[in-house]
Amino acid sequence: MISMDAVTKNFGNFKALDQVDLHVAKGSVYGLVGPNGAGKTTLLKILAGVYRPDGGAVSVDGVPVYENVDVKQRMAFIPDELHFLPLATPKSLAAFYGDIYREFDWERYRKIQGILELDERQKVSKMSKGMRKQVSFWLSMACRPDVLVLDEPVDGLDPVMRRQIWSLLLQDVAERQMTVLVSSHNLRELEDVCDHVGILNKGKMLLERDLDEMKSDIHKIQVAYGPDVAPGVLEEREVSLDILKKERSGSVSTYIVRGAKAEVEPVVLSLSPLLFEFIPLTLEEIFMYEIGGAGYEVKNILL
Ligand SMILES: Nc1ncnc2c1ncn2[C@@H]1O[C@H](COP(=O)(O)OP(=O)(O)OP(=O)(O)O)[C@@H](O)[C@H]1O
Repeated sequence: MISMDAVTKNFGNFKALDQVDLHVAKGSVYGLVGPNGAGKTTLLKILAGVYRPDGGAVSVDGVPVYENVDVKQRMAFIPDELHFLPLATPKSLAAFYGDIYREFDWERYRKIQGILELDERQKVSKMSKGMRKQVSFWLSMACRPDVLVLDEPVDGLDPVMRRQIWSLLLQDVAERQMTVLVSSHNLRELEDVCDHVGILNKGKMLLERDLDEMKSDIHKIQVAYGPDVAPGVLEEREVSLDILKKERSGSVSTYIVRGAKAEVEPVVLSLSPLLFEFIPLTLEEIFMYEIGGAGYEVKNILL
């Protein structure tokens, strides 16, 4: 559905994006994560057609995005920083979008109004940050886009509203296969809603994976061996494991290991541990490790 191939973007001599590939399947919720300055906003702005890439190809359903009105009819973009004209109200904006977007749905506009409880005649410039964010979701969802691009979407929303908004979005994903590309630092939240994740670091895509697959490839394990296991033997066996981090507290060792569960388990079990437990890793922990491996300074945050 969304395809970015070898996309490059320079700001003067600075390469903000360097040969980035990104692929999002129809009906998928794809989380784009990465440290500050990684290039996430730049990438989303290129997809939304705000920036023109210096190299590479960006398409939706095989059709190039840049300055293509037909493709943009099917897309909505909620940027990190929102800008509204001083006199704009939700109602005047809805009339504006209703003229531009062929699929604008007034019934949905009314329905979402009932959920958000905002006054459609109030000037958006006089609303709070969170209320302005709500307005942008309200209007975007009423446009019934096939592709929704979100940059830090729930920043400024209270916890109840976050749930409400995500539930509205996921309803559209389930019912009409809307595709969502979302950039966020809130990995806890992304973990609940995304099926795919891309990690961007210093303008390069570090990895793009199915979230479940990603989780099945890296594990945290806790192990304690009996006194009859000679330390030398243990070290020998550990060589066959791809251990990313090791920490010991008393007789219990905690390891972060890369590899499938079926590969890790027999190695550890062969030493008849007294304690052996797989502990699920969160997306946040995986992010720390993948980024850590790429040279980002992360010190002992994990264990
Ligand atoms: N208009 C611009 N002119 C010059 N440099 C820019 C411009 N926009 C972004 N950059 C630079 O490109 C890099 C990537 O910025 P970008 O905003 O895409 O990062 P980001 O991943 O969204 O970061 P954050 O998580 O902090 O929002 C940064 O080094 C930034 O300074």
